[in-house]
Amino acid sequence: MPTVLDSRAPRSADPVSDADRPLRALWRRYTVYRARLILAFTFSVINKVADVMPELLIGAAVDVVVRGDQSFVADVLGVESRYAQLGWLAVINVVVWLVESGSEYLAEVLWRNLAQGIKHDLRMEAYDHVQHLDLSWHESRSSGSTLAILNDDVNQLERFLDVGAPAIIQTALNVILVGGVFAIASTQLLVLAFLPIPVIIVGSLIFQRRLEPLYARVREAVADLSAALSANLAGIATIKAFTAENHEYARISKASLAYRQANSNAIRTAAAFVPLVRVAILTGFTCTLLLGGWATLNGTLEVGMYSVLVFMTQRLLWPLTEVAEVLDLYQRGRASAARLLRLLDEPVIVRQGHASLNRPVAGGLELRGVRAGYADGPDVLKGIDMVIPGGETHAVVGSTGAGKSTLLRLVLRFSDPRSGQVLFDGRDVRDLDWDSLRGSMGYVAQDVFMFAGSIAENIAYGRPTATRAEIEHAARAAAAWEFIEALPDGLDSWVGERGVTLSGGQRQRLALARALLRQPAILVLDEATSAVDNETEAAIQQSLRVATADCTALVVAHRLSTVRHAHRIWVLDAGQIVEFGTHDELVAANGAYAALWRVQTGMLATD
Ligand SMILES: Nc1ncnc2c1ncn2[C@@H]1O[C@H](COP(=O)(O)OP(=O)(O)OP(=O)(O)O)[C@@H](O)[C@H]1O
Repeated sequence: MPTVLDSRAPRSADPVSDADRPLRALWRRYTVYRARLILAFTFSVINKVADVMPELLIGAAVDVVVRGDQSFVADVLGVESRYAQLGWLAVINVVVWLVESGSEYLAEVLWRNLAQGIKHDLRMEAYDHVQHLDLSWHESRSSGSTLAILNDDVNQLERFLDVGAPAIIQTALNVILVGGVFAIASTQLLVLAFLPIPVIIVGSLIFQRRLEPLYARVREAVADLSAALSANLAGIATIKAFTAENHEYARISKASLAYRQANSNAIRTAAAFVPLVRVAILTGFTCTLLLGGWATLNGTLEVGMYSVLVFMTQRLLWPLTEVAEVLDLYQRGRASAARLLRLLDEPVIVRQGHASLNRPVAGGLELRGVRAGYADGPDVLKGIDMVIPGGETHAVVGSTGAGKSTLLRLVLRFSDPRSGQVLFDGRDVRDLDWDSLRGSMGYVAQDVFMFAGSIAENIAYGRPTATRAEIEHAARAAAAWEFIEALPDGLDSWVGERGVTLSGGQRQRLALARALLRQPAILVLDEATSAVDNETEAAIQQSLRVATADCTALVVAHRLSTVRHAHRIWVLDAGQIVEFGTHDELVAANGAYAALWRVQTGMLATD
């Protein structure tokens, strides 16, 4: 169930520090996973302890063979026979093996499920937030860059949790456990074997600092590439029509090369780390081999312990070669988490109110002194006053760019006015909850969008519980039934991606049916019939008059014949109402509308 984010308090009191310490912020955010995280950590610890045991057992076995009844095993178990001691070691070995295998399995399952769980939750939380963000937010950025966060960044974070986090824990435990064994054996060897570690850690920190901006650049580059790709796929028809394939190929190639370059910069730095670690390991291993050997020959170190230490140095230092890879994952995971958190911290500006409308909704609309615009731009609407009584059909006409769609956006509350008020049944729309406001409206946008699904599902999108009869009724009212019936699968024909191809006019009629099926109190039509022919338009008008008999309709149309029968027509020019009245009144007034009407009827006459 999606959460109603827009009724929540802002998500982060301190977004900057969240993005600065993204992994810590995730720990604070996902408290439900803490217990599982601790459990996974515990099994990783058990696994690591069991993992270093074989080296100790080898040492103990060598000790048994060399020292017989004086061995460490004889001391602890009180068994004198070498055969019996080795037998005990074999039993312990099997138990250790079982513990190691079991804990490895459990740790792996827990870490992986944790990664999958957090990935799912984070993606859904981010998606839920994105779909509540204002329309203007969506319009101001490419869908490709948002997609890159919802897909790539979430996957990157999963990889870090899946592989990186357990590896960090294992490496840290290695150092602690092996350090413990060395500390018991010989302080001198402990110092020598651990000498390379500070070098490796300091080196890692330097590399980390260098890698951070490089990975940030990689993320930016992949977002740019993804944005360019999705924009091009959406605009493929235009690319073809303008034979811009080569130009676009070059553009995508440039973005792809920038991504490749950013990656190879990061790889070059990350790869230089391993040779550095190797030199450090060589030093530590050589010291233990040589000095430990001399100590054994001098009799200050037992043979068994010597063999333990030689194996242990390997175990201690070699996994550190993976530090670079783990850091790599850590850096990428961190950059991704920061981007996700930044997205989650994007504020929802247009939040729903808390008031509900009294039912039945009368459908009255009023705009009082409304000024509105986009971002920092000038006012697009410059003081609009309109009254639309419930049940009436009103039209807004005017030249292109006059502000008609902007006015509809305010009614649907896709954005809020800079000043003035939009009232719905006497209530400021800012006070109403979405259910009262948008739930009472049926909207057909200029660009009709069809979801992948059947025609029936698309019509019933706003009322999924509608019966087939109701869907058919709405389709008839939108003059869509005839073409639906002619399709091989009728209402069950598939539309959207890889579905039947519908003409612009057919899509508009389906969108109209979708809006009518909601039985809205207010029907908002933005050029809803611009793509149909005159005959279909007339049929739609006929049906609409019946369908909207009980509801308010607010219609934007360029073709004036569409709105001829409206109770009132508002003429908008450069963001201001310059005339209003019925069709006949406006024609008689011989103003802007009459001029427009003459042009259009003249054009029609010459058709
Ligand atoms: N998302 C947006 N961001 C910034 N400016 C916008 C945005 N949408 C519209 N505008 C600007 O607002 C003005 C009014 O646009 P609007 O779409 O409301 O006009 P319209 O009357 O509906 O035009 P048309 O008849 O062509 O659909 C135009 O100058 C347009 O450039």
